[in-house]
Order: sequence, then structure tokens, then C-alpha cells
Amino acid sequence: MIREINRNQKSLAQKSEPATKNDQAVLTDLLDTLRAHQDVCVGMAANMIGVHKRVIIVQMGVLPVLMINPEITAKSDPYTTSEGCLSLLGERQTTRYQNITVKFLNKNFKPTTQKFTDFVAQIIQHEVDHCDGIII
Ligand SMILES: CSCC[C@H](NC=O)C(=O)O
Repeated sequence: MIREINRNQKSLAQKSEPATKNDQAVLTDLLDTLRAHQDVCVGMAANMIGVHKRVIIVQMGVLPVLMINPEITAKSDPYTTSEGCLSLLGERQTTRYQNITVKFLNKNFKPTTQKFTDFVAQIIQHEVDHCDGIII
């Protein structure tokens, strides 16, 4: 189901709870909602559709990838960049890391550890921050 974008800064500042297999609906809602905004949006966290669970979706080329309970376990090569967000007006400067390692459950709840670089790594960092109540 396509959900409304949460722009309530107080709600977005809340830390999200770990997701479980009971949270299937948010997986499809994130897919549907990202698809509906794919012209302007490359990633989303569940709290952006009002669900305070640690689930993110990241556009990797043409493929949207869901990550459940993502955790960045290693990062290297910091740089400064400017980012926007569907939940926020304008852009803000932030520090991101060129290379990250992420531990997460895939869409079938299979434990996965994967390395990411460049723009995909940047999107993941932005969305993991959302899970921690941090907006850029
Ligand atoms: C480069 S990271 C920016 C991610 C942002 N998505 C919101 O959480 C977006 O603009 O799609």
C-alpha cells in the first residue's frame, strides 16, 4: 500500500525498534511507497511512512533492496556532502563514509553481511540514521 510521507520532525526524531517477522506489511508498503516516489527518492526508512521499525529500502540501480535491522559494522574514508530528504525541506551538509560494511536481515529474514561503496553506501547511511532518529 502506498503510504503518506511522514514529515513530522518530532516523530522522525524517535529511535525505531527492531523489526520481526510480524512486520511483513511494512516491507510491501515501503516498496510501494518508494516506487510511487522513485523520480525524486532513492531510499526510505520505515519511520518515513510512520512505522517506527528498523527497516529500510535502498534503490540499487533499478533494484530496490530491503534491509531489516541494518547495522553498519565498519566504515572508512569520510567525506563531506550535501543531502536532501523527502521528509525535509532543502539540503544539509553531512559527513558520510565511502566504504561501509552492513549486517542486516534480507527480505526473507536471512542474516546477511555485505560491503557497499559510493552512492549506495551513502543512501544506506542516510536511512540507518533515520532508524536512529537522525535526519541528516
Ligand atoms: C543520498 S541519501 C538521500 C536519501 C533520501 N531519502 C530519504 O530518506 C532521498 O533523497 O532519496
